[in-house]
Amino acid sequence: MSESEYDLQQLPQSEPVAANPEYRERRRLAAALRRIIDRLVRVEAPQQKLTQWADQAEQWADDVASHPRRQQQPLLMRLWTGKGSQQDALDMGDHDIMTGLSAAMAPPLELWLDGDVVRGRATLGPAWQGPPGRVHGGVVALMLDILMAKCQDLVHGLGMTGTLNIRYQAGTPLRKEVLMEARIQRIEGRKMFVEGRFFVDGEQTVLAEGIWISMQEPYRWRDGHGPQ
Ligand SMILES: CCCCCCCC/C=C\CCCCCCCC(=O)SCCNC(=O)CCNC(=O)[C@H](O)C(C)(C)COP(=O)(O)OP(=O)(O)OC[C@H]1O[C@@H](n2cnc3c(N)ncnc32)[C@H](O)[C@@H]1OP(=O)(O)O
Repeated sequence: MSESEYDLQQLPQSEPVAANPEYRERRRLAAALRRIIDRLVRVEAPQQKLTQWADQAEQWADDVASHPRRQQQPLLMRLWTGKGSQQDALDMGDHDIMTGLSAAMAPPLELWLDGDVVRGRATLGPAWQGPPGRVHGGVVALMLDILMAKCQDLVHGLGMTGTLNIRYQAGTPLRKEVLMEARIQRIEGRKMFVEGRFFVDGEQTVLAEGIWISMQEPYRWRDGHGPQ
């Protein structure tokens, strides 16, 4: 892929694009905010300190809000037609809710391809809590959705989640590394059937099955992937 032409359908899903100088600063900013979000949960600090932080945060929020937001539609069109720039790819991918390095609320979740398997890892802090000490079930669903959608890197065709069934087999603990994997079970026309699993300390905590529906073309394995 050339420096100036990024194509949404060729870009690895939910994997960071090399940062330009602007995005190096955005990532630094997001990393600092991530620490704040994590540490604020039940932080023990004098009320005076909380007042000071709140005043600073309000001022800062007003300052940020005084700047316009880049429009998404034009950059999405450029990426969709294979004419995106590195800046476009960063503007789109770096704010992903779970994997975006410039998204302050992203854990971040790290995803990569290993042959025909999508693998992932993440460690979540107390801001993501559901049952005490455990990751919220809705957050587990969100992580699964992004993990399993990445199976689309193995095929031609791109679409949205149609169905996601989850069996929560054990609590997924906070502050521990969660390892994830997803595989394509089969393809039927515009439907891709995917399985996803989470593991913590070698124990499986989650089993999921989902169906993705391609927007246009039927799904088909890319060269070098799938049953040979
Ligand atoms: C200006 C241009 C810019 C373009 C930019 C493109 C951007 C990139 C796009 C994409 C990338 C990924 C984006 C990230 C997303 C992140 C993850 C999410 O949060 S996804 C959000 C949650 N999911 C939804 O909101 C889906 C809501 N549902 C729908 O929109 C429709 O129901 C849809 C598209 C899923 C299917 O509608 P139909 O009209 O296209 O398909 P029909 O003809 O009804 O069905 C086709 C086959 O699929 C089955 N099917 C349909 N819906 C199903 C479902 N929900 N579950 C299982 N199977 C389903 C049917 O039974 C049929 O199967 P048979 O051919 O008969 O065997």
